[in-house]
Amino acid sequence: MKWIEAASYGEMSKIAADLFIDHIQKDSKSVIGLATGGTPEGFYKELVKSYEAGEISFSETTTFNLDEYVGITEESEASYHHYMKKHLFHYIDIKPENIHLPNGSAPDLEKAAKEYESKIKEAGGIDVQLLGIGINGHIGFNEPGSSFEQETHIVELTASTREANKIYFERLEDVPTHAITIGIQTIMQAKKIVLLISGASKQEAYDRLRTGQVTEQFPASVLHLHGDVTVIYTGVS
Ligand SMILES: O=P(O)(O)OC[C@H]1O[C@](O)(CO)[C@@H](O)[C@@H]1O
Repeated sequence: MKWIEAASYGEMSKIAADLFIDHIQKDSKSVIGLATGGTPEGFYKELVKSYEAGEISFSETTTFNLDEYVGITEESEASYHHYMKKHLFHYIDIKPENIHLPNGSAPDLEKAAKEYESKIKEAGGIDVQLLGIGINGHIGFNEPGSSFEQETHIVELTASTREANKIYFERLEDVPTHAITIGIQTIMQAKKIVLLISGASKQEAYDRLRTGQVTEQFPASVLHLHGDVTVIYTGVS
């Protein structure tokens, strides 16, 4: 695992964006794994900036997002479909057919999960995967106790995750109880992984990850078993 300490949130976002930009410039057909949440907002700003400066095109790039809530529509402002349009897809030249997010509104969620996993495989797997980390160590929505062997599946969100994400909803009761997420096995099959950690609320997760102990009780710890992980962190010590 490579650890890079950034002096600020802006610097963390820029270092991470440059890694992805470099990858896409070298291989325009890259398959990129994307994350949502507060942490990568600056990262997306940097990608948009680079696109607007004419430094990069996403016209041949394919994306797969990590996760989506179950039980809210794609149009809902709290959905990750909406988040991705708002922070990235609206501004760049990516082809709509190359954008993939799990379908949390599918009538048959198990089937939707299987289909999503197949699409990733058909695309040849993920070249570079962006990750954030939950305060409880979740990656994607793989909560503590998730098996390291899982592919895309449906999860029940923990109380702490629902509490942390309630800022995106009017009331705690509105935060979905379930989500559809890429599994840890899928994440581990990505050729390269970039994990962002930002801010004091992630101190405990950062400390735990640094100890190196691998356990399903702390999902991000699985990353120690991957050969190409870069952690870019700021605001933790
Ligand atoms: O960056 P945040 O908002 O702290 O979220 C942490 C992680 O939790 C999730 O929101 C759950 O999917 C991830 O997308 C994100 O990486």
